[in-house]
Amino acid sequence: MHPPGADTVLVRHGDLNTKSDTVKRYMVGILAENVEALLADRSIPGEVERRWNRPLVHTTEDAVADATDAVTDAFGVVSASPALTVGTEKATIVDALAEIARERYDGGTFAVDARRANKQVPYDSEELAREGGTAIWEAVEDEFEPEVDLDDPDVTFGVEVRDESAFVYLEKAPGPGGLPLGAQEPVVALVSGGIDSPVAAYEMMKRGSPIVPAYVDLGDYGGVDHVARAMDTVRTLSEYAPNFDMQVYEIPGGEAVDLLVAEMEQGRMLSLRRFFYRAAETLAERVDAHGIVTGESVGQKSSQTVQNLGVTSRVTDLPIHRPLLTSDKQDIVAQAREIGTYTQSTINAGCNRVTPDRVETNARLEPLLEHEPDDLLERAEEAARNAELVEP
Ligand SMILES: Nc1ncnc2c1ncn2[C@@H]1O[C@H](COP(=O)(O)OP(=O)(O)OP(=O)(O)O)[C@@H](O)[C@H]1O
Repeated sequence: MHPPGADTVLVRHGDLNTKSDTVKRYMVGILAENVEALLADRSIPGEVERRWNRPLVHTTEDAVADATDAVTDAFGVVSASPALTVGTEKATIVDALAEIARERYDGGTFAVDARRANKQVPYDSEELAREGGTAIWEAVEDEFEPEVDLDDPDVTFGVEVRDESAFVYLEKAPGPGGLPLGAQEPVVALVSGGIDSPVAAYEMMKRGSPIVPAYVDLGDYGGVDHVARAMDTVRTLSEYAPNFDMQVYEIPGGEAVDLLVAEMEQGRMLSLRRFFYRAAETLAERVDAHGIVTGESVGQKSSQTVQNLGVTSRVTDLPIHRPLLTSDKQDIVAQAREIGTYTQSTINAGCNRVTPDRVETNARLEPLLEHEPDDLLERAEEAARNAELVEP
């Protein structure tokens, strides 16, 4: 809900406040660019003003709700508020609060949350909140009995007084938090057609790392549905990052999978993971990325026991980031739904079909290497060199 006449979006960031002024200015610049790109991609009118340490979006009242949604999709944003802009005089702000109350407050409890970024004004936050609260009360008391609740109000009237203007708002829409995308170097994201890997990729994006998506084509064991699901999820992720290239590297892995199925029983799934990681490392060198991200989580599958993760991870020198390492499946599913990458489909494709009858849960490296095809890793490197870019 926004105040009548609201044509500005306040953008709040969190982790940037822990940075030095120089780093903060740089990162706020990236944040502003990303917000501009999100607005443009969704054809929402809006200009980003970077003058303050926290950016503002100037838009129209008709577009202010969509602009707020776009802002809260930007990584690094903690919350955003569609706000009415008024002068910084106390009487002006108090009048605005009364007017907004008449239009938007129709029952329940309320509170005023007033803050001053500009300490030069001749009143303090408490005084403003108190006088604003009285004005709100008087504005509605003929209609219903208002009630103040400072701890858990139904309606919060927010006021932020800055240098030249004050902003009045009724809503703090939550954003993802984290850091602006591009504040970190890129990583290769291994995305399968599953639920977990897109969520893991999103988590890295949330900490500022652009992703280079990579999908390993499993040949007959993958199938069109599997590829389509992976591409769909990358397309969804790219909507959070319209100013970043999110084409997918499709790594040909069909022959390697056939070989593993023909030659290996015990440890087959682990060697397949080693193939993935080595291919991802080679691709990372090719595209100048600095890590690998996967959707693995401890104990979720037999290949994801701590022993097996320990053994398979040793195939690369690059770090393998696993943001979901300690997450429960139901939380991952909930997050996938929230970010829009959840897929209802439970088709039996991909790694599930490569799984042998007896799975290894307690692997050791030496016996695994004895059984693994000698040229598996060379095949992985070659496959990554031959990977082609496809539009998701
Ligand atoms: N075909 C593939 N292409 C690229 N990466 C893959 C592929 N299959 C699996 N991965 C990567 O390896 C990780 C572990 O794979 P695993 O088979 O255990 O998971 P999954 O159920 O297929 O997929 P997800 O983890 O996304 O639900 C995945 O999280 C993903 O990062």
